Amino acid sequence: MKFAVIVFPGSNCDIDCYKAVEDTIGQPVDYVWHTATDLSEYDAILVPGGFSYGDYLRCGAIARFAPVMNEVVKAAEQGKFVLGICNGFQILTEAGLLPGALLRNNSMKFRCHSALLEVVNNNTAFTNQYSQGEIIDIPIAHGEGNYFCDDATLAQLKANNQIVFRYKAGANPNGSLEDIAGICNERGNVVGMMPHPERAIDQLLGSEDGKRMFTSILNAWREQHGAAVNG
Ligand SMILES: NC(=O)CC[C@H](N)C(=O)O
Repeated sequence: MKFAVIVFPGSNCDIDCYKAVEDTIGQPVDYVWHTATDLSEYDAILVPGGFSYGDYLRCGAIARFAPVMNEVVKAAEQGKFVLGICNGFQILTEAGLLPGALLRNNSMKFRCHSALLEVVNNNTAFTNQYSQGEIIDIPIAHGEGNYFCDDATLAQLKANNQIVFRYKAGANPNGSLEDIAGICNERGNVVGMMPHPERAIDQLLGSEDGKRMFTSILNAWREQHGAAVNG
């Protein structure tokens, strides 16, 4: 299974994503520059965190127009796995691959600390190695993580089981609607989340709860391709 880590000017979690793929599942992975126009060789696309284009205008608002984003949209349409983390989540909402928007944190401050999340939907390609309702420890680091959508969109998210992660009740760090920390598209092959699983793959980092996101992706891909599942 082959992974692409997209790199924009200002990305700063690309190396962590690359290393996370190498260290957790040992699959081939490439950095792919934002000007790329062909992602056909990749099975999964990681859109990493950072400050693409300096967060000018609005986080993700400029990156969304990078040439590679046409290919990311194409990959999503083909059913490939697309994971946007933090700035990556913001870019995927700006690109229309995920509904809603990420507003400034209600504190108006950049928040950088560990966060407890509830796995709301473990029936996705990204979360199949977690238990439903499991509480996991994954760090956050953002200034615009306050998820918002209108009532009709929220009703749709709930009806289709598209809320993947919530901040643990009482521990919402940014004011996001209904404690939403991560969502998926209707088809379930695109996930966006503000917390950083790639920063939680070893106890040395404070938590290894992020590791199972990567093993989940490989597991889902192997199931799709009929190969033996051995993590
Ligand atoms: N770590 C990140 O990806 C940060 C995303 C974005 N720059 C923000 O502050 O919200």
